[in-house]
Amino acid sequence: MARDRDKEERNERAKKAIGAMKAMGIPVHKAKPVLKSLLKESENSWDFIEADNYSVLVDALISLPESPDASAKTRDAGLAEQSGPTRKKLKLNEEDEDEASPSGTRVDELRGTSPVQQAPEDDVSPQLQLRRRRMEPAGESASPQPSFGQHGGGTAVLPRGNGQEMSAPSVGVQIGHKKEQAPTPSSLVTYGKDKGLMKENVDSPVYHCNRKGEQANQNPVSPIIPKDEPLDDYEPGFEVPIAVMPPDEPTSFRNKDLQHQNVHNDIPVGNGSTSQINASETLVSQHSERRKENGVPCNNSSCKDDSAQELAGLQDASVKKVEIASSKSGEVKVSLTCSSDNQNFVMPDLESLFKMVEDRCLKSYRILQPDFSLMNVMTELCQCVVELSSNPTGEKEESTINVIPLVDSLKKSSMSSTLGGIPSFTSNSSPLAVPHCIRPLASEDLTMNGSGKKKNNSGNPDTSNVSASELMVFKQQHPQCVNVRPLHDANDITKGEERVRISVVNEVSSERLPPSFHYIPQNLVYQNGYINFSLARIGDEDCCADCFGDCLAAAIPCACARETAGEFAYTSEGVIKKEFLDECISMNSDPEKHHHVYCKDCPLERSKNKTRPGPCKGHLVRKFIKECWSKCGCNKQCGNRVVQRGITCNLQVFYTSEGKGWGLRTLDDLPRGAFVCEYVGEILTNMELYERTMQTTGNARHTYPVLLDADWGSEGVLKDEEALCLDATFYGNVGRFVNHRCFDANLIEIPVEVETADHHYYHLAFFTTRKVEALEELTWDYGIDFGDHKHPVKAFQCRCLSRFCRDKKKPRTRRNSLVLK
Ligand SMILES: C[S@@+](CC[C@H](N)C(=O)[O-])C[C@H]1O[C@@H](n2cnc3c(N)ncnc32)[C@H](O)[C@@H]1O
Repeated sequence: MARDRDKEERNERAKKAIGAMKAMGIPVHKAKPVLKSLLKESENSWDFIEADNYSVLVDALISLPESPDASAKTRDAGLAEQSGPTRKKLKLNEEDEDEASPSGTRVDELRGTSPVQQAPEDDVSPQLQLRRRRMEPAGESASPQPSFGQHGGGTAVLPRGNGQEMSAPSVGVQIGHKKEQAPTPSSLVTYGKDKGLMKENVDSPVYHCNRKGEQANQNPVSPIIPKDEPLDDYEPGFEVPIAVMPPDEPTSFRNKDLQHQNVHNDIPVGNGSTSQINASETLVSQHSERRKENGVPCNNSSCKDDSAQELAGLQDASVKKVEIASSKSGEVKVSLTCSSDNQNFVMPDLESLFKMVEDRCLKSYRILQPDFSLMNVMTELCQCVVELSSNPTGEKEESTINVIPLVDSLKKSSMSSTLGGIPSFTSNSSPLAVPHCIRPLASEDLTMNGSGKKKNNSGNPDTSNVSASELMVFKQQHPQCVNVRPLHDANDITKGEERVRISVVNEVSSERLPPSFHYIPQNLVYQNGYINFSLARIGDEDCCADCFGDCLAAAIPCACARETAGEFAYTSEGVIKKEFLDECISMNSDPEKHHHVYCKDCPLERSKNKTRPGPCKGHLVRKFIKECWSKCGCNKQCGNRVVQRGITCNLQVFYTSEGKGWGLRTLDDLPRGAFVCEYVGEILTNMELYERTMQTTGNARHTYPVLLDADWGSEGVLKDEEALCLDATFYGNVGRFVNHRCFDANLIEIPVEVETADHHYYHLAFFTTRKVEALEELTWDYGIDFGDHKHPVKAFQCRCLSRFCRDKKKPRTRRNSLVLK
């Protein structure tokens, strides 16, 4: 009897376990053998298997090798036809497409051939997804560009209607593309996630540990960020699969509202195509998850307390529907329907909206593309739509894509002439090569073409007529800024990253803020640069473990003064000693008189010509300052720790009146030898710099990469990953605003060793060469030889106004420490 009861209980538990797996989309035939073997291994420990919602079983299942027939099924579902990154994502859900899915409808839903099904409340798919992603090797899903294609795809396939009524208007973004294309029939794709479950998963130790572990591996001072590291697969904000429309999709699934819109939009029902995504995922869950990612503890109450402003918008808002509709002529309309409980809903202006979304994305997701913007995401979306819809076989075709903000009301308003930026690129071009500057479209840019349709100056049809939709479009407060990406805070361009605020002013022109870049207070490795800050590499000779307090006050200089010939470079007043500074200045103004080294195999020449590198032109042997650091016994206020304490003087970014663009000035009087700021940027290998430069077109770049070549000659052959430089174009600090002045610049750059004695990497710190008065512009001699007309990169026309300006006279010097674009 007892044995029968045991058996019954075992069967019951097995049924439950298999049922739970089924609910996650794992078929019985897969779950059963794994469960069996787990039972065997655990000696029938059901508690072990059932713990944490069958986490052991789930883990065992997801680590199973992928079966070939699963991919065949995916292909059947038409998913394999998608391009690379999207396809990779969809791979995550191959098992979900199995016939044993509880509803048996997931594949159908992706195909758009099945009506939406209500998934069981205890569905654990998000957890499964997180676990799967956790198992995915970093490189596998990697793609350098953040994109809908990349983030979208198959991460969310469980249908869930939330039954919420839409109470807020929609935001429309209209997309047009040049190429006339055959209409694809409409389809309906629905996805959703259980918000409760998302929260649960967010708080799950598995997820949290993973994030922590990742962070622990990164260097706290200068995290190494590979460019093609996957952009956090589990970021819910981007888990919006692009609609995949099989050609035989009947129009009956099209959303009723949209049909209505289509009629009004001249997008014919039946000829155009529509894709729709319903999402019941709440942003509260996403918010919690993002905060977790940022290392901010986020239990519900702390999240609530945190930013009332942020949460006010988040608590009730959810994405109700995403629709992509196309007309016969190929215009594509994307519409996002938000639902909110807020009765007093007022449509925000697009500028603020885009900024807020971008800020959140940048804060919360590990977006590495420096030029990330919502507009670029939209462009990416257009590109995918065009690629998928016009060419389902995946073959790339030339087609021009425009992203035009939908602000119909402006057509009627006097403000229309300033609206509408049109970044234009072909679907074959890499998003990296997309010109990111989106200029306002002036009224004179619009001309009538033969058909009476307005065309913009790039020859693309003006699709604004098509967009005159039922979607409520609200008058924008700052239409001219719709496409501008105002990343900067004029009150503090550092966004709190420095100890001092650094304001931005322009008393000269109407340009309110400098072009966008990410403010970073410390250098960051872009991708391949090799930097090793390990404590193990700091030998006794490179630190002063026995010191205490202020090393400068000690009777005998400690080991950290070794680099500067046994004498500290700093005075007790915190400025550079006269002799040391004089020598550094002399090196810059008269480099010929100073020692140069010549590499056997110069990385600079190697990057220019790999097979037949030219001879090394020589590198100046620079004087280094070495600061005390973490292995030292002294305190943070030690006089031999100046640069590492960061900016302390009051600075301001201002618009210069001499035509040099933005510049940096001091608001304080500064003594000679005072530390001002570092030149901070991305750490690139010389090869990466070269590749970047090759990709660069037009005026996209506005800062100078600076070689860290102070010690290049000390070794016979420097490896590519050790030949480093700094590029502050996309990531940088205020140092990127320091303009050039020939010879008598008031700043000088000095190499400073802080975390590592390895001179391949060091900090480049600016010190004053003389007393500088408040409001004086801070300048630096870039070392440009303006007379070198053979240089591959044309130098700017110098407006330094120095009486020693080399741009007017014969060049006296040439320094190699700078690479011109
Ligand atoms: C490192 S950035 C300095 C900040 C820059 N002015 C800006 O607006 O972002 C270097 C660029 O500034 C401009 N610049 C710097 N010094 C200059 C000078 N003496 N004369 C003319 N342009 C200068 C050049 O366009 C140069 O490419």
